[in-house]
Amino acid sequence: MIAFQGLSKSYGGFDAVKPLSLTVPRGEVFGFLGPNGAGKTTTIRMLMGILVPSAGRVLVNGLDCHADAAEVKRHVGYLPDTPIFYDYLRGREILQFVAEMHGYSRSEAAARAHRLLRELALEDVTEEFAVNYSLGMKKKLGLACALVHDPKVLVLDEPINGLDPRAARDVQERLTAAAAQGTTIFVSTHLLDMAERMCSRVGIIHRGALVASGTVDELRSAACADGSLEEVFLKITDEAGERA
Ligand SMILES: Nc1ncnc2c1ncn2[C@@H]1O[C@H](COP(=O)(O)OP(=O)(O)OP(=O)(O)O)[C@@H](O)[C@H]1O
Repeated sequence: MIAFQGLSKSYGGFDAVKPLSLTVPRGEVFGFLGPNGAGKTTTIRMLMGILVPSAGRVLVNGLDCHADAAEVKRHVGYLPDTPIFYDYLRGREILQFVAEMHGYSRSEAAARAHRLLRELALEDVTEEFAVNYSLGMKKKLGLACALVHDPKVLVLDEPINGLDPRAARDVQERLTAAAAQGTTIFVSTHLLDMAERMCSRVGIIHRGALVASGTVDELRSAACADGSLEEVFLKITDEAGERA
């Protein structure tokens, strides 16, 4: 479970994330949507213990993401927007290294790496250096790194950006299967059709403030919009912009 409790971040006088309170229960896929610069990555970085909150806190399974950052990493798999790897390691070596860092024996780490590389259709490039990977391959390798320790919580920043349609579908199916087994998923995305397909609930952040949250149907009714999540999103963010 993820619990945001009045979490905020300011830079000087600028509120990048205004006090955010939100609970994402176990097994839920929560879509975090918002225009460019809305505060999604800042929120995720606080969730991952990379940024220190200005106020409030965020808990993962009861652990404080800032105070207990190391322990939180045992529970969480994180895919950054732009995954960065040791370029001169091969895909297989990177994944194996991450698995060993999580405490698995060399043989167990190798088995996990092998299984995930196959599942994510990277088996043909396991022995290539990550520096030569395409953006989509890097994203999939990053996702494999996030999944390698079977985390109870996944935090994903734009997981299918840069993936071709087949890869995007494979990744969505992999994530839906993880959620069905009880994994909690917090996913930031611009891809509203993906959010509509995958997420049990979504939240819309605009200029640092959570301006709406609920199921897509609930947001549709609240926004008095009949159409797609895209229309709901545009209506809610337009209205929030007019109020600001
Ligand atoms: N270190 C910083 N100092 C000052 N302002 C910052 C800093 N980091 C982020 N911001 C500002 O905070 C706001 C939120 O940025 P953030 O990267 O969280 O947005 P985002 O929703 O992830 O956007 P995008 O969808 O474009 O990636 C932006 O206005 C950004 O310019």
